[in-house]
Amino acid sequence: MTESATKHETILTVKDLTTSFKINNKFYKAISDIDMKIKRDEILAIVGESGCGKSTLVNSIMGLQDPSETKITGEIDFEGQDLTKISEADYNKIRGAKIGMIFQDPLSALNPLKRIEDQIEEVLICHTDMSKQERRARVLELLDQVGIVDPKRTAHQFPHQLSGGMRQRIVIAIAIACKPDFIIADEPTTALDVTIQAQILDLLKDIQKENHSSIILITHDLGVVAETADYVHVMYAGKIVEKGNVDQVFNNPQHPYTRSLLKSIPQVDSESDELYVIEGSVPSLQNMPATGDAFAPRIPWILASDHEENPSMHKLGHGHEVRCTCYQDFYFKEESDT
Ligand SMILES: Nc1ncnc2c1ncn2[C@@H]1O[C@H](COP(=O)(O)OP(=O)(O)OP(=O)(O)O)[C@@H](O)[C@H]1O
Repeated sequence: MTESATKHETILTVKDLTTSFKINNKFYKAISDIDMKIKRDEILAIVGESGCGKSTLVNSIMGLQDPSETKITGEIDFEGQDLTKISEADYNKIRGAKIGMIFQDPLSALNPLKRIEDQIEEVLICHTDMSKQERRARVLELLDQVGIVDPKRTAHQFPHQLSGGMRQRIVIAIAIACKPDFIIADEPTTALDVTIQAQILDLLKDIQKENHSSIILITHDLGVVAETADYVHVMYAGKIVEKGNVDQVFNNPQHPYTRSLLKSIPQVDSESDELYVIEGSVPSLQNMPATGDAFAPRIPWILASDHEENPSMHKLGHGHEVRCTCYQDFYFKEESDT
């Protein structure tokens, strides 16, 4: 852990963040009103269905969007530095060194033409002053840390010679090579089969504990959240609609979207074979309502007057927050028939 991290209990603070994309010469908001904090030693999961803005949020934090096509307003304070104001050169010093990234598809994250050891060493060359010998030793240490059984052999191999699970372990080794305080994992297990998924999630949790780092974990899988995270932010149509710890969000969900998401998970002990389906879909950027609750069209049986015109976050105590007053009046449609 770096000295700056020990001084700042909070690693990252995002304030009133909005990211808009240029489509046909007009900017449309993909995410807005984003306020969040992540503290040292925490795993924060961001969850929501496809198109909710999860990747846009983390790509904005990492400065990965094309500035000519993207407009970002608000603050992203990382260890005392506002990332929305720094140059690309300064971002390059942070990415890989202080913030590690793990992407969904390990195959496209790795260079097919380079040996594993060279790919891991590259990040050490960029961000440390280690000697060649020290770097080679660190590569083997990292491969061992991420659970590669024969580090020496794997170090000399190319990505195509490895299984999907092993490739994701290599991507994780690259992300943690410089012991970053903060790791962003964007759907890290989506491309893997179920047993390997569990191993990779266990590995992430072990790394977080060992390195005392903070992790933002992006996923659409609530099972992954329950298994791995300490805190959860639920996103819908570019906004955080509910935040809290895992217990609050899973055992006392409030926002209609969170409740619908949880209801749509298959239950092993359920008597019914039918899965709950959230009718409708996330609005596209061009169809995002300027005011009102973006989830309202998907729960049309709830009165318009139960929604706020400009839905704001409501504090429910102990860090649990929910957007819009409609949570107070929400019920599932079939509950009205019983
Ligand atoms: N570069 C871009 N230009 C225009 N629209 C974009 C761009 N990137 C994302 N979007 C749009 O922004 C919205 C949010 O997309 P985003 O990829 O952040 O969602 P997501 O929740 O990460 O979805 P997924 O789980 O499918 O990755 C979507 O409507 C998407 O089409």
